[in-house]
Amino acid sequence: MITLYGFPFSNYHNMVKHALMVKGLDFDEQITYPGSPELAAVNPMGKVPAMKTAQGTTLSESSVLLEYLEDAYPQPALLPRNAEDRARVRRITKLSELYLELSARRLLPAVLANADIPPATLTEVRETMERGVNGLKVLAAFSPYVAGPELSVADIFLRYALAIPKLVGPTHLNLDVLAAVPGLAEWDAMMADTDIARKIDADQQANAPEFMAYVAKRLA
Ligand SMILES: N[C@@H](CCC(=O)N[C@@H](CS)C(=O)NCC(=O)O)C(=O)O
Repeated sequence: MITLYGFPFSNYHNMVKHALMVKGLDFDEQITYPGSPELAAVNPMGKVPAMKTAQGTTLSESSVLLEYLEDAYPQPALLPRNAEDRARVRRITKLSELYLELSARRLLPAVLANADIPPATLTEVRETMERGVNGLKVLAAFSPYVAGPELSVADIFLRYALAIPKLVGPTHLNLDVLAAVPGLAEWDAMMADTDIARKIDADQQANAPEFMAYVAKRLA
């Protein structure tokens, strides 16, 4: 059986968990936090998520895990069949990670610690996120899914990539990503309205106290 290592408050963990659930795969969710020996044993980078495949291979990096799941368990498909459409999906996935998730994430340590953020950092992060917003405005189809009529890995990735932009955008950057991209808020509500998303969101809420205690310990 596949083992997924991570914790349900993590947006990256949840991307992979969501794909596992869409594909109907049995998996063992091992709750592990960065800094633990259990995680270090399966991911030398010490980040979540990590995975041990049913064959015993250990893997890390969410995008790698998502690609692995598609390769190993192609049905139900989360990538289209032809190369052009697959590349369009991957382009939106990459945009979501580089311009929205990773840029907003730069603010997270200061936001969690309630610390001041240098104005130059805020400007840099906002400018990068604006590129992502502009990219989504052009590339997202929302018909009804982000890359077209079928649910794809781009939908799953974007749903969880938006977590930190939603958190820090309005409060620190005067940037409401959901409002800035026509159709994004409706797509986001549609994505939340599935049994899988509800289960993942419920697990995330249930994990919040333990995650906050972990953060408090790390900051102490
Ligand atoms: N590039 C990694 C990012 C994963 C990531 O940032 N995970 C966070 C939790 S959401 C983490 O483990 N942070 C701990 C750390 O940076 O030490 C991936 O795609 O899996």
